[in-house]
Amino acid sequence: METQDRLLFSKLFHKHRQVEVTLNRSVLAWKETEKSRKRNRAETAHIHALQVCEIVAVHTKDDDQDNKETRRSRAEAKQTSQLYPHAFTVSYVRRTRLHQWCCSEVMFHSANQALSEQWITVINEQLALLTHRPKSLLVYINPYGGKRRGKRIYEQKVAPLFGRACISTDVIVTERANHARDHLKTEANLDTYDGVVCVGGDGMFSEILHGLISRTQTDNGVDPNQPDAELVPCSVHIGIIPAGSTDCICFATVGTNDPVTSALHIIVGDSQPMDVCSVHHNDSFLRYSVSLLGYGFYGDVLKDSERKRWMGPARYDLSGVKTFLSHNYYEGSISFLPADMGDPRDKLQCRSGCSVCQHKPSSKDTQWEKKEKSDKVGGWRTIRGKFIAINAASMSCACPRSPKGLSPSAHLADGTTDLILVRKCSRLDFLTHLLRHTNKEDQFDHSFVEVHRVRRFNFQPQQNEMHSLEDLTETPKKTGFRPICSAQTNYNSQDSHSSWNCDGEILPHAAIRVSVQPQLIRLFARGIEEQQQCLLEDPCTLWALEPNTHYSVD
Ligand SMILES: CCCCCCCCCCCCC/C=C/[C@@H](O)[C@H](COP(=O)(O)O)NC(=O)CCCCCCCCCCCCCCC
Ligand SMILES: Nc1ncnc2c1ncn2[C@@H]1O[C@H](COP(=O)(O)OP(=O)(O)O)[C@@H](O)[C@H]1O
Ligand SMILES: [Ca+2]
Repeated sequence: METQDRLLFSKLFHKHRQVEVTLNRSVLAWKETEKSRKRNRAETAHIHALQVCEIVAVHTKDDDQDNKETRRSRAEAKQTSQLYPHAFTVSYVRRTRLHQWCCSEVMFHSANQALSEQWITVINEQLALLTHRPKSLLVYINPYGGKRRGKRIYEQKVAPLFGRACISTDVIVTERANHARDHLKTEANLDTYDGVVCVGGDGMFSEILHGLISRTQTDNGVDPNQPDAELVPCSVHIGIIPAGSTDCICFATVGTNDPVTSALHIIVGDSQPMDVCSVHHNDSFLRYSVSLLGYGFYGDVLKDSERKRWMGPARYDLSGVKTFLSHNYYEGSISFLPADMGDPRDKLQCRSGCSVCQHKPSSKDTQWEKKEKSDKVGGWRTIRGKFIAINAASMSCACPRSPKGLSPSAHLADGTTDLILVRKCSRLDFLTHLLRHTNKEDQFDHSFVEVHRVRRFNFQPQQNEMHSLEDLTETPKKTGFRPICSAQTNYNSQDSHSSWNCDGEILPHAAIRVSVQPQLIRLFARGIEEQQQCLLEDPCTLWALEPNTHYSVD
């Protein structure tokens, strides 16, 4: 980048020091002037730079900012304000902890009002070129999700940021379950919004997902009951402000579950395509899933936890321990169509700009579809057995409980889901497997676990079977756990199967057909960033740097 690409270059004041400030189409940068450096006896000029695409807004001076400073610098601030009374503030994204963003501000002073206004105008012109940024959002808040803090989180942490970024919002605080889904399905005027924001957990996200997908299919005349129907992708982006119990969809697409970080990803208009599984029972549509479809262990945990909703997020730990102690397994048959690419154990994690997810397979041109047509059964495999858990992870399912997730190498938008089969094994073996979700060891490296990357699968439960593992051992062991769980393990005939946990909702049928719909939705997210993102260009090139001068860059 040559200096002639500059849009603006001025000497302004920042923190009572004279700085050279420069702006081109992608970077805003500033450094102390020679004069100011000599006065401060600074050896090295430090260049600060931020990307234009990560500027939240620019405003005329924010008076509050001066008040935060110390007494000594308050005097200096007063002097600067008097000498250089015209100021503007740039709010921008700053990376704090790993994957966590905050909104920072930098203020520049000038003696010249026209110059200060010119800076505001030119920065605003550059921001207006970022047309993918949302201007209008429809926000749904679940006031009862997680620790019931959704409303407060939105009002205190998110709304002020949307306000600063001049995003207009219509906010609906839900009054009942499925309020948001039904509103999206039939009432919402989606043409007036650039995105829908969900304040809540994975269950609330699921409502938004169902509302948007079914609205899109209705508008395009697609019948979602046809298991082979090619669904039409949703044009409206979804933003997630985490305020739930697991927040796995937010965590796995952003890298953290922090409301401010998510609000900033919405403001800068990030876009992350995502696969959606459609789930059918025979020829009737049941639900969509983007994270976990879990039968056996995670289905039982969820079913038990629903009765403990009053406990908040801790319900999953209690139900998790209880389900673990029950140690049930389920018999069934699972058939699946393996994907022709990637492997759940290849350790290639899906990260921001993931090359695996770049290519969107369409049902017309994919190898697997051709293969399936030329050889009807060719690609399909069937496995029968006794399973403690059958999990389909369409994304890593990373969450605070398991920061690497159920399938650490699953991809967000590759058109596949990772099918994890945990066969009947001892309690100790299963505990070791579970524990490996929380440490660096490979949770698939067990003889009783197998994992396949698939595009479709069907599950058929064995009729009448549900056992506690001890029931079938040759010499039944009495463990201290049995009495604790006996009340809950006394299943009636209806409970001889487990249930499917579909993104935190219980499915009404155990026999299901699942098909991955590639990149059906888009989130305001960018995937997990590999490391502190570097500037696209070296800000030193913004100045014609003199020889024998030392510079350091942010
Ligand atoms: C021994 C410690 C083992 C920790 C293993 C943790 C694995 C966690 C993987 C979680 C995957 C989550 C996938 C997402 C599911 C959500 O869609 C869904 C809905 O979320 P929402 O309430 O926010 O709407 N959430 C869930 O279904 C919750 C699943 C949580 C499972 C927690 C399981 C804890 C197991 C503890 C076993 C302890 C054994 C101790 C023996 C002494
Ligand atoms: N106003 C409401 N009253 C009761 N339930 C609601 C309301 N709004 C949404 N829900 C439902 O609450 C459930 C849990 O929501 P969620 O935000 O995912 O919280 P959590 O992560 O704690 O489960 C979802 O199934 C959703 O449909
Ligand atoms: Ca996937």
